[in-house]
Amino acid sequence: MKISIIGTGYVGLVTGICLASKGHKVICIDKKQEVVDKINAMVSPIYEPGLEELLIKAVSSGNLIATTNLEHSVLNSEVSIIAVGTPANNDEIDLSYIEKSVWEIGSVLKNKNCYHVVCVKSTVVPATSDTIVKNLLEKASDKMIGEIGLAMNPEFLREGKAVEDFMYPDRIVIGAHDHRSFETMKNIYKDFFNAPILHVNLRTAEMIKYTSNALLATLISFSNEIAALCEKTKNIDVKEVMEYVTLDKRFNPRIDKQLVNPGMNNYLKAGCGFGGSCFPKDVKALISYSKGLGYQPQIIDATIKINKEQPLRLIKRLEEKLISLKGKKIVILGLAFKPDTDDIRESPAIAIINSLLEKGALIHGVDPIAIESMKKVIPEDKKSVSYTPDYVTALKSADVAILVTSWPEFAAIPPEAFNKLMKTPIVLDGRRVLDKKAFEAAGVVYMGIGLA
Ligand SMILES: NC(=O)C1=CN([C@@H]2O[C@H](COP(=O)(O)OP(=O)(O)OC[C@H]3O[C@@H](n4cnc5c(N)ncnc54)[C@H](O)[C@@H]3O)[C@@H](O)[C@H]2O)C=CC1
Ligand SMILES: O=C(O)[C@H]1O[C@H](OP(=O)(O)OP(=O)(O)OC[C@H]2O[C@@H](n3ccc(=O)[nH]c3=O)[C@H](O)[C@@H]2O)[C@H](O)[C@@H](O)[C@@H]1O
Repeated sequence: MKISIIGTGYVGLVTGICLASKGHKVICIDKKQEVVDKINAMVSPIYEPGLEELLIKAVSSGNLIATTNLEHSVLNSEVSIIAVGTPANNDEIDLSYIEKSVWEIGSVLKNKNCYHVVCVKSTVVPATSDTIVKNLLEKASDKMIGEIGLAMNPEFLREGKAVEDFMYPDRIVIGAHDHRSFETMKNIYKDFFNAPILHVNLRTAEMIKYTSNALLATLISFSNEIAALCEKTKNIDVKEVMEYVTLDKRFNPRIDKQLVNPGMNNYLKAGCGFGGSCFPKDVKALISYSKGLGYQPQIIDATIKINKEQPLRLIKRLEEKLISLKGKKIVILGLAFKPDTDDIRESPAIAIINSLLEKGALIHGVDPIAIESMKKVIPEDKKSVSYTPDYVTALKSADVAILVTSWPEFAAIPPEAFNKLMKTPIVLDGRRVLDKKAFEAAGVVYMGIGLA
């Protein structure tokens, strides 16, 4: 099929490249010329494992091109998939990029006789597609929805695993205004074997996306609450508790098929809190949507509250140990909001660093790829903040090391290195990826989330 993708960020680019690799003819549209130029030069504008290899194949095979020219693309495709950003504006969803794209597509379709489906892939609050999007499209095109197709196809991929998640989805949700829109969208996914294609109405598709993110975020905050209890009770380890609780196949049906390492792939891992461009923004947007309907949410409100407090609880524990953090050299192992990405949006590292700086600590941040992103938010300054990709340099004569992101390279640092390099070898494991026994055997003071 011929497909236009409007907005070539994380979601749009991955969608475009993966659909091109399945044999579709894809045109990626972005308003940023530099993004378009990079794609056409076969250089991925974002870091995502496996993406650039697929991009090279897609562009060289002629299945993918990028452009800033929306009119030409829409006229040469059967479907337009909108994947522009839906950022938070005072915790409410900002739909201005969606509205602009819909208006532009609708205007191109005016006076044209071809059937074209407009599909929203961006995360939008329920009833956006069948009210705002529908009305704008009808007004701009001077046609009724039905003559033009309308669909909502939420995306569930994770950053750092985007290609794998897109290529092997658990389910494909297609909210459709009518049968013809659904059949057209279904055709796009005909070669995605094994994934059920679920046909729902437009607003149900939107609600499935928010519910999915809110539930996953709530699981994380729930685990962090249990972690807080474990820290206050000697000899209970949250990691053990969560792993063994989730052996129950009611939490993880795949255990039946032995597909995953039980307990390791769920969202019940306690840590420094969730970050990223989506969980915080989407849960807040759902809260705001809910309040707008006159319902005061309680569980998801608590999800955000716990998440805000979680990084600060780490600092409190350090203060209990060291009394004062003033002048202490503290190494932050991991700046990205999770491994395999250079994305630091809403990373717990930001809250941790800012709080430590307020208390007069000296920060040495370590990350394999996210340093440049972090410098834009918390710049280096000779006195109190510096960054390096090399943990050896950072750990030299440090007072404390806090593991914030579970990059595999940090888990691979030998415990002896902490003892040898640091002034006082105190390690706070914010992701529970280090081996407590091995650290203690090496003479390191080990502290872990969810462990007294
Ligand atoms: N990042 C993620 O892992 C996931 C994001 N989502 C949702 O997908 C949507 C997109 O998110 P990201 O890809 O992360 O955003 P992003 O910010 O990385 O990319 C958006 C792109 O759209 C472009 N754009 C904006 N307006 C445009 C217009 N009128 N014409 C052409 N291009 C335009 C921007 O230049 C930018 O490159 C959001 O609603 C997000 O919540 C959903 C699942 C996963
Ligand atoms: O809508 C979105 O944008 C996406 O949001 C999340 O994906 P993402 O933010 O890329 O990353 P996750 O792997 O889900 O991690 C989010 C945060 O939760 C934290 N986390 C995750 C899992 C866990 O058990 N514990 C935990 O603290 C991570 O460290 C990270 O900070 C969802 O997992 C995707 O399904 C969804 O499509």
